[in-house]
Amino acid sequence: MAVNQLIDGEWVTDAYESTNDDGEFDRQETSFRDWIEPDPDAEFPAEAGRYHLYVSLACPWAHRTLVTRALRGLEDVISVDIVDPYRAEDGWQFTPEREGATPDMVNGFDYLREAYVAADPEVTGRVTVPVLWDTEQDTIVNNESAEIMRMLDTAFGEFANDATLYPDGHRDEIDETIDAVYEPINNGVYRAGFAGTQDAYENAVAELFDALDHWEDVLADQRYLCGDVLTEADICLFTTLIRFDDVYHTHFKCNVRKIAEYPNLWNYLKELYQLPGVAATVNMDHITEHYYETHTDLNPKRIVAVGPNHDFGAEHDRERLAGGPPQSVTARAADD
Ligand SMILES: N[C@@H](CCC(=O)N[C@@H](CS)C(=O)NCC(=O)O)C(=O)O
Repeated sequence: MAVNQLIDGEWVTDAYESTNDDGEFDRQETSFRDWIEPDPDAEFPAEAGRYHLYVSLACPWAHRTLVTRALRGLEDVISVDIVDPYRAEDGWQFTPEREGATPDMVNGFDYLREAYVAADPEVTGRVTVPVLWDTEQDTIVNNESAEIMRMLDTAFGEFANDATLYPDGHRDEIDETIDAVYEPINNGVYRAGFAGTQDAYENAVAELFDALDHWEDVLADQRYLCGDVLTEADICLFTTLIRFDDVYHTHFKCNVRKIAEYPNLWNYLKELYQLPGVAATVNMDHITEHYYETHTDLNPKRIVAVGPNHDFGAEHDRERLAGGPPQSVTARAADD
């Protein structure tokens, strides 16, 4: 599949092939990697009302940042704009007339790539979401979802609630789990979907379902991935699981099993979906339309699959296990 990207600040369609010579999907590194710090003298100090997220509601990586923002109660501290779920030849676009999408309220751009060029007129790389934008210095702080998630979770101390998702004493395990879930699951669905050969596809699918089987076992007697506390690792798994049966199972041919056929993963998914603030970050129309309509090489007629219409709000059984979400997350339920 040919990929569009910026080269030296110019938009180039058909910039390169997304698979290597063995037909394996190659994901490009992201280019902006600065950090917000809880220090007023830092280059990017944590402040309320200063930073802005550009996201797609379709994207599992961007979704990590929205869930973190919701669970840490940062909705009034960090603003968000939402691109059109359909990514055409010109890349992510702002089309406020589209339901669930917004204009670019910070810069008034029509295309997300304009933010990349504004941040670096010579930029080379893909124009991806999420983007964390600094309205003070008019630049991109970071466009790597795991790092944005970590910054929202750890740098905004006084502006956030106290529901830390990277608690002391669990940090190594959280980092290891995020890594363990990334290659076979978060990226694995893409490696299956975008594989250019039968072997590359089958290897990706085998690794994906081995990993899902593993976490299904872990979640049999443990409430979350890292024990009885909710962490960033759960957010990383959640945003792939919520898309799985509607999109990855069919569109990316990850069809050995559905998540709803794994009792523990399914109940875990429902619990996370039902945490206060999380359901509002899930837009299944944007998710399905994006994937089925944008990847025309996988789905040339762009027909959007309709099933399976899961009820993520249905009862779950996770309360049988020790632990639970942090109190400041559940406390919000009483307020809402
Ligand atoms: N490593 C990045 C990946 C982000 C990413 O690939 N986002 C996709 C949407 S799901 C995107 O914007 N793709 C546009 C493109 O590749 O042109 C992250 O985790 O933030």
